[in-house]
Amino acid sequence: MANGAGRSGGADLDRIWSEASVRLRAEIGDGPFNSYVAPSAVRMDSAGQLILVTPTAYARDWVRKNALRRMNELWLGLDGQHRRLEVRCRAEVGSAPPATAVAAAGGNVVDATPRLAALSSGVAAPTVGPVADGARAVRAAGLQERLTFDSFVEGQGNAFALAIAKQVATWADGHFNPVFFCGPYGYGKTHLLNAIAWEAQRLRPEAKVVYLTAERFLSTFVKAMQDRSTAAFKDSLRSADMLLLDDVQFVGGKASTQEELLSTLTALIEDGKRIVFSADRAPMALTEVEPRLRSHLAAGLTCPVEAGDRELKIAVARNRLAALSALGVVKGEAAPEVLAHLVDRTPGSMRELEGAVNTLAAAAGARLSAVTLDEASALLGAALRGGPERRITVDEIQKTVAEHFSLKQADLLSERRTRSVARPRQIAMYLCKQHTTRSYPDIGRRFGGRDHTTVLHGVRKIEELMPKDDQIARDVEALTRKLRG
Ligand SMILES: Nc1ncnc2c1ncn2[C@@H]1O[C@H](COP(=O)(O)OP(=O)(O)OP(=O)(O)O)[C@@H](O)[C@H]1O
Repeated sequence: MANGAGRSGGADLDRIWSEASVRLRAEIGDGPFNSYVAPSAVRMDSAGQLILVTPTAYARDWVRKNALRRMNELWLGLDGQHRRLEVRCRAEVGSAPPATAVAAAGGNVVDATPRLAALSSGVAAPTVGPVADGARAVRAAGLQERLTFDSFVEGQGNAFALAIAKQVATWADGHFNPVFFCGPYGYGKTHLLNAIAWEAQRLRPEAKVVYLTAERFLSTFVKAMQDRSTAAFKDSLRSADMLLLDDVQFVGGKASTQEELLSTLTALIEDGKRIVFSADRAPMALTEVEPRLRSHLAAGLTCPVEAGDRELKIAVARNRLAALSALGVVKGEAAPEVLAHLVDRTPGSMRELEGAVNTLAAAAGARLSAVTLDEASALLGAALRGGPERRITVDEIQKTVAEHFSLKQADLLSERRTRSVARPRQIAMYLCKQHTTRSYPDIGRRFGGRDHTTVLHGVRKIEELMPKDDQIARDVEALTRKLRG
């Protein structure tokens, strides 16, 4: 199967390697062979030296320690020229894919054609079909086709993250590895990771781009341990040219998985491979994650994806409706006041906003441009609450907010001005404005007889802080969910 990079004697090398491989496989077993030897290739360098090129440094070390001596014995027995094999990893011999031939025993050729890989349930999928079957490969990867740079709307809070994501996707030589995107849930981290994977694969079709969620990483690793196939699992990750791991906070607390992730991370970094993470917090705030792993996660560039402001949300809603229009779900555009209302009635993340947009689209269909504000209001009021609009009271909001912040309802009505009380009070005022029809003076009266300007200030403060402060955005989202039941 192997040749000497097109030099004379290639057929001979093929024969020798083929025979040596069959024997080696029988001696070391299918698991280690498939993980470390099969994805490697034999090359001859310009000085005539034979080199076994492994995909990763980890595989190189494994081969050196466990198989090289035996490989050389087998090789010497088959090769009349008394040549010896050396082992190197791909990064050491240049970034080009190892020679034209890939080693495999028993005619089981490992495909070196372009692929977008992912871990399927059970054992990792080291290869997923040839180029012609790209669509299948893409689906197998768990990436969503619509999550690309084209469909990502740039705005305040995500411009930096978007610029970095685009840079990562070009495989540009940068100094930051890993790149870590963090921010509140539902504001585009998964979207950016998907977009990077698509673009990186488009630009380097021969590269192995692996995208998976931390949950998938965890479940696949656990299953691999049960099936005693951890070597294949490790190798399929360590042979990645780019690894994108989404929602890494989910590895928190699971010691063996964290250990595995740490060694994967260090092996890939050592090999100069690209790594991209996302999580709902910055690496150093992932307190459930083991400190050593945490500091590795933080070692590259941490890039916030902040909660979107109103303008960005309106642009995302408009964009989504345009996409639905292109699919024939709706006709025309929504009136600006309808879009603004949609956004104002959906204080959660972009995910909730997309739900509201879908509701509007499904109800309006071909009449989208004709939908009035009143109509949209009635429609969304019922849909967002799953039936006739449920009335949320000021009292209910105060109780829910107080409980969320471990305060007493009376604290919110009191004169206390310390931040730990004043901020929850402002959040409660903001929620009253969002979920009730009460006026500013009315809300003020219900908060211990405060002036309407105090309420106005409080509401504005929260509106201003939400896009900047992850914690506040999360609190408001959690409270909104609780209030809606
Ligand atoms: N700037 C944006 N432009 C277009 N769509 C966006 C943008 N931000 C978020 N979205 C959309 O909002 C939805 C939620 O975003 P996404 O799943 O990427 O959030 P997330 O930050 O990864 O959340 P989680 O932490 O829960 O995984 C997706 O459908 C995504 O396409």
